[in-house]
Parts: sequence; C-alpha cells; structure tokens
Amino acid sequence: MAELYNGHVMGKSVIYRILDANLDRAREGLRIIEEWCRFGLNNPDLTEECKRLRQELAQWHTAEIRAARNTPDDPGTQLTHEREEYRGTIHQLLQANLCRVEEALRVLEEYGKLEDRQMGRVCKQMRYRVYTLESQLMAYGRHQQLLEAQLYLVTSPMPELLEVVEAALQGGLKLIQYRDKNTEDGERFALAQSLRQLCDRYGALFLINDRVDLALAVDADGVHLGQQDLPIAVARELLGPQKIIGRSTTNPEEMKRAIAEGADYVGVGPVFATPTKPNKAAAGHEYVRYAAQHCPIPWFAIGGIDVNNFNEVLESGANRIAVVRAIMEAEQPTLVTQYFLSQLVRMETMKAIQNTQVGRG
Ligand SMILES: Cc1ncc(COP(=O)(O)OP(=O)(O)O)c(N)n1
Ligand SMILES: Cc1nc(C(=O)O)sc1CCOP(=O)(O)O
Ligand SMILES: [Mg+2]
Repeated sequence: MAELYNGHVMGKSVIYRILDANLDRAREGLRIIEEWCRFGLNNPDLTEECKRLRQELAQWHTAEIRAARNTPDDPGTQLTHEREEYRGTIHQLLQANLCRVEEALRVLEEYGKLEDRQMGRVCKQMRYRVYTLESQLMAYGRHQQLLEAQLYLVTSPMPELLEVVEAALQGGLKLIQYRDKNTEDGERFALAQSLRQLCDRYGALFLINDRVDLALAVDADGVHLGQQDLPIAVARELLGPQKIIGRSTTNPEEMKRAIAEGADYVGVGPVFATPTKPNKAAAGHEYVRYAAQHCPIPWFAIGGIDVNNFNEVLESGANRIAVVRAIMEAEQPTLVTQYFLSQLVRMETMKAIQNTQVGRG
C-alpha cells in the first residue's frame, strides 16, 4: 500500500525501515543492560526480564521488516554525538541504554500502530516494563554500592568544599553526605547540585543530611535522618522504595527501631566525643561492639574517628566508618582517603582469612 503524505509517496518500506531500525535499537540496548544484570549484578530476575523483553521484540522483527533494511542509504549511520562516545561510569552507560530502549519502544509504538494495532499496544506495555526495570536496576545498583562502601564522608561547610570532596573522590571514596546546617537554601541547593554532579562523575553515592526536599530537588541517592529528623516512614513515602535512608543511632533500642522502620543503614556513634557534634555524649566502643554482634544491616561507626584512633574502632568490630574532620580538614584529603580505604580492605582480608582458618578447624 502506498499512501500520500504531504505530497510524498509513503511506501510500506519506509515504515518497515523505521520499525527495523528501532527493533534493532531496542534489542541491542536491552542486551547491553542484560549483560550488566547478569555479569555485573549477578541478578537472575533482572537478567530474565531483559531476556524476555528481547525475545518478545524478536517476534515482531519479521523477515519482511528485516528485508526493508538499507544501511548504505541511511543518513543516520554517520551521525554520532560526542556524548555517545564517552561513558564515564556504569551508571551512565546503563542510563544511556535505558533511555535508548525507551525511545525506541516509543517509536515502535507510534509507527507500529500504522502496521498493526496490536504492535502499538504491546510496545506501549513493554515501555512501561522498561520503566519498572529501570527503577529496579537503579535501586539494586544503589543498594549494592551501599553494601560495598566502607568509608563515608560527611561534609562540613567550607569555601573549598568542592575541591576537598573531589580530592577525596580521587582517593577512591564512593559515599558522600552533604551536611550543612546554616547556609541559606538557595546556596545549599546550588552546592548540592554541584556535589551531585561531582559524585556522578566519580560513580559515588550522594546523600543529603536532614532534608528530604533537597534530596528530591537534586535527585540525591538518599537522605540521612537523625532521631530528631523526619520519621523514616514519612521520608520513605516521599522518596520511594529506591532511595537510601540512613538513621543515626546511639544505643541498641534506637538501632532496633531504625531497622524495624526500614532504615537502609545506621550510623553508630558517637564513638568518641567530637567538636563536630558537641552536645552528644560518646556512646563509646561498647556500642560499636554491640553493633558488630547484632546489626544485620550496613552500619557506620561515626564520631571523633581519625587516622590515629581508627584502628581501635576496627578492633571493636567496625568495618565501615564515617568521618567529617578527618578528611574535610586534612592537608591531603586524597592520601587520607586512600589510607582509610586501604586499612579497611586490609582488615576485611584478615577477617576473611581468619574465618577460613576457623572453618578448617
Ligand atoms: C552517617 C551519619 N551518622 C550520624 C549522623 C548524625 O545525624 P543527626 O543525629 O541527625 O545529626 P546531624 O548530622 O543532623 O547534626 C550523620 N549526619 N551521618
Ligand atoms: C555528624 C555526626 N553524627 C554523629 C553521631 O554520632 O550521630 S557524630 C558526628 C560528627 C562526626 O564528625 P567528626 O568525624 O568530625 O568527629
Ligand atoms: Mg540530622
């Protein structure tokens, strides 16, 4: 069937070329995402969903549609954007490919309707499934990254904030909390946006202290809430299930409550009295030892920890720590970050070796 559109004759082959190109695009994008779900995340459910979507698309990719392909005459093959040639992190790679799949499905939905109504309907449903896949994938990646993070930088306000944070990121830091009690909101928002971008560049998680609204405004990975801040349930309602919510705890009761309320991690402290939080009495090593024995979710020892005393904290059972001054006020934030991280990894390795020896009897 040839149809006139604006004076042009539109043959079936034009529609078929569009369908062919977008079926290819969607299937390739899904394959790229699937490889990460399979080999990167080791997640059978997400891998399976990518595979199912690819197979369902393949059924629409008929021999007739494939026969319309005419790559040599396609002016689009020469067009690339600089951004397509660079992927800084896995997160960016996944985002780019999810976006590509979603766009391709939208094209298939619209042009598919010209060919077969059912194709339009099916592609629309698939697009919604890809949105769900995107949320699950991002949430899973975020929580995996939280599990892997052993060092947590909580920032303090200073003129060189971005430079210090970047220096720590260069040292391998993967988890940052923007904590700023006094700056006015406009500037706080601008700083939070800059930190968000910086963390994206280095593939680090970015959380906001206290403020759920600010976390939403800059699309942070989550929030940290103290005992006097919003209830976890309210923050969860506002942020959704994919974001990370941390809670400060000073004793076992607070820890148990935070876990029951659905915190993703807890702060355990202050281990030592600290001028950064002058009105909070030290919870001490005893609470760190309690956390090491009983806390089933990721927990970060915090409060007064520095390069001189942090081995004591590790000996009490901590394998994750959070610091403010030790990095923010360091002369060489990159080196201090590297030192903390290397010691934390060393401690993990020693524990793993000891466990193997105990296992062997
Ligand atoms: C990782 C981490 N642990 C504890 C805190 C303290 O939170 P909070 O008790 O709400 O006190 P402020 O930081 O808001 O003064 C934290 N921020 N991060
Ligand atoms: C922000 C914060 N919360 C704490 C808690 O125990 O809940 S201790 C603390 C300050 C940690 O700062 P520094 O590393 O400079 O001692
Ligand atoms: Mg707080």
